[in-house]
Amino acid sequence: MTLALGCIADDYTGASDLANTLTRAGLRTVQTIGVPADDLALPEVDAVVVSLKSRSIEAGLAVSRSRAADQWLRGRGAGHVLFKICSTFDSTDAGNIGPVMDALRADGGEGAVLVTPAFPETGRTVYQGNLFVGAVPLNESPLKDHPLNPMHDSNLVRVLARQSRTQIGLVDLATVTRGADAVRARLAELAGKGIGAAIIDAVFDRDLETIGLVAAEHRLSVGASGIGLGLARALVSTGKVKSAGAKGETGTAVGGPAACLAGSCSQATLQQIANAERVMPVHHLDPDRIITGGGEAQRALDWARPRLAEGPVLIASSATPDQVAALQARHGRDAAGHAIEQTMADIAENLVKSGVRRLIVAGGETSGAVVDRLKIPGFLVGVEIAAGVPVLHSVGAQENMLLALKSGNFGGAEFFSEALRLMR
Ligand SMILES: Nc1ncnc2c1ncn2[C@@H]1O[C@H](COP(=O)(O)OP(=O)(O)OP(=O)(O)O)[C@@H](O)[C@H]1O
Ligand SMILES: O=C(O)[C@@H](O)C(=O)CO
Repeated sequence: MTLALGCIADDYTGASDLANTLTRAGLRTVQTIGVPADDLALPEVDAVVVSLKSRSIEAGLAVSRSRAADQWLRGRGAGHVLFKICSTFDSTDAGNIGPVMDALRADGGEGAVLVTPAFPETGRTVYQGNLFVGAVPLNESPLKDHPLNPMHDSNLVRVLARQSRTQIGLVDLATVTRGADAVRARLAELAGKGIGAAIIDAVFDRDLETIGLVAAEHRLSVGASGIGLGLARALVSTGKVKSAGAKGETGTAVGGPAACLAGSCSQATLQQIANAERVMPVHHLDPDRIITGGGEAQRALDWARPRLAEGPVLIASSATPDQVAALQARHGRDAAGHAIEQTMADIAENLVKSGVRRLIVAGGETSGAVVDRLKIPGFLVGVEIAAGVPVLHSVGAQENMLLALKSGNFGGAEFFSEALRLMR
């Protein structure tokens, strides 16, 4: 297998978002959980998305895991590697976007790296280096209240400069609009000045197509699904990949009980849970009892098991920004996040033991904890539930399962019902 494109994603929902985009753009794609073991039988594909859980861990660890993934991908022929980050640039001044980018850039001998989290289909656009989430700048969006990495600055040139050892430049929209040659010239100018990375503006998919053409000539890029779209279209339009059509995996029906787990506290997920209450039983975990060891997983399982035969259930830890802040003040941010993630993983593991084969998880960190616990080595992309959220078919796992890993902010108000309708 010689890969046309290698990808390293810093969380599992982001990886499935990217795998979905690449599949829809005609690339045969597999999502792996971590660097695949040598004995994992992978289908013949154009792109591999290696999913890491490296967004919110210590920067040194994120760097070493990303380098190992990069080496594996390059060893399978990937001339270009995309480091997939969140479309809302989730990170802190300690990292991990800057440190990982610096390390991969040094390993690959790249001049200036193109960086953009733009993903217009989901309302993420970048103008003059400022990230907009829908109609508002990042620092006015709900991301200002994110439980792990509140985003208080929408100027990504500044944000990335605080995390990176290199200087950060800007390729503005006027340049992108002039086309690929103008972008090439600007990038060469920045590299000539010793600037190692540039935020590049993008508002429409056509901007990402221009960016993809230039990025594909380099060894490394950094961004969200939008630049993935640009790269995939460039690989197809330049004949490097023969389009497989936009077909995903269809697979056979899995059936059996279904469950939803929500650990995301995003505004979108809170609304989706509120709407789900009208159509399925919902159990709200008590986060304080989780952290103080009050048997919350067992209580949730006792609640869920008798209901599973009648239809899907939803179990949520999600809370409003005020409640999250109060809990973190009592127990510490990392301790609270970790304890809740592990409780979600305990619940998922036991639900699967009780026969659940269709599982929807909301939240990137939450999905990481759940998928790790279930020891699923990889996924093929099925139908699209919402922008950035596909149905995933497990590969190489003991049990044939369908999952949907929903990024916190993605999906419409009826997301859980829509996902269940498509996961047969
Ligand atoms: N009630 C709560 N109070 C505090 N923290 C919580 C609560 N419920 C969940 N959490 C933690 O908040 C974090 C949510 O992160 P997660 O990545 O799962 O969701 P997200 O950030 O909305 O999704 P994404 O990364 O896909 O955008 C997790 O660490 C989770 O354990
Ligand atoms: O890019 C996004 O917004 C998502 O794929 C994601 O990474 C959220 O965790």
